[in-house]
Amino acid sequence: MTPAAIEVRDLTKRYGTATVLDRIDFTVPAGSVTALIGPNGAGKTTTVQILSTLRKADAGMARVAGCDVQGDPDGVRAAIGLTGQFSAVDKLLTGEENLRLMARLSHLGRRRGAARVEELLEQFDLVDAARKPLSTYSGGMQRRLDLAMTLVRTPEVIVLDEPTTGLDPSSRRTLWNAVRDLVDAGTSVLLTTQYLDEADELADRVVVLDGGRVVADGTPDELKRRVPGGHIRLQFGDTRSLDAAHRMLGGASRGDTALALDVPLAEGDGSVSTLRHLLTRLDGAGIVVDDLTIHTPDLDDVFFALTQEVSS
Ligand SMILES: Nc1ncnc2c1ncn2[C@@H]1O[C@H](COP(=O)(O)OP(=O)(O)OP(=O)(O)O)[C@@H](O)[C@H]1O
Repeated sequence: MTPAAIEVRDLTKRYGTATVLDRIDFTVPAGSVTALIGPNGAGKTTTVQILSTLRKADAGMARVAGCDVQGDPDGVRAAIGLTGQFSAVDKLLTGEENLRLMARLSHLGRRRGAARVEELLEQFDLVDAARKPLSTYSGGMQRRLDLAMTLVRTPEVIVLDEPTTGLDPSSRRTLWNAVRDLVDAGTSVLLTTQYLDEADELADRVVVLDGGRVVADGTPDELKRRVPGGHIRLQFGDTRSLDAAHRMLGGASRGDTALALDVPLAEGDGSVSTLRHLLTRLDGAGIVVDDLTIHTPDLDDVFFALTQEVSS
């Protein structure tokens, strides 16, 4: 078995009397992307700070690339790439100069360094801006450069703390592709995000934190199967049809303005036979359905179900 990229066991952090991480456990398998999601104040940033040796835990254990964060912080720092830590890049230098500086600091050697800088400028869509000073970069360009700086030397494990917050859709895609390329090249990724579609898009595993506890951990599909929320939406042309269908299908919720009826699906049920049965019944009663869509639970449903369940 390949050793885990990140291993967290019983990790606990207190600020005064407040326990902000309460014996959390999770693993980032090598060569995979794990997303850490959770509402504001759940403890995501604290976890990332402990893993990157910027803060100390009060109890428990965390290992990054096999190195203990407490016992071997230098080993952790050598193995990890952390975005955000280069936000203090030199604003007077150009993007290219910043990258070259980083290549020199990483002892890449002149030729390899120059080639890597070219590659990164290309990959992060910064070729046109390469020779302009950073002070002229937009927020999205700075964030792309920030990630590029982290990748000058390919780290074994990379931790991305909300990498796409505030980015436009095209910059988000650029970053997502860069993350996929990284994983293909063998890097393991821990990603915190407030965008559930991002977790769904990128992550092999999702860990849901709430109030300092891990409330769920699994593949996106496993988590989606755990929550109700699937339904068939039937759309009607007039109120009469809507009324008739509503009478017939007890338990469905109606939207009068949208002339729509949501028929809940039993867990895991979105099968063709269920649909056929439903349409046959409506047809038999002479009720015309204008449109039909199937809604399967997404990570939003998971997030709300799990985090509200626990806090209520
Ligand atoms: N230095 C500190 N001193 C006291 N409390 C802190 C400190 N840093 C964080 N906290 C508290 O710890 C809890 C977890 O915060 P953390 O920033 O880790 O959450 P988060 O999940 O990253 O939230 P967000 O999505 O808002 O960034 C919060 O209740 C926060 O107020």
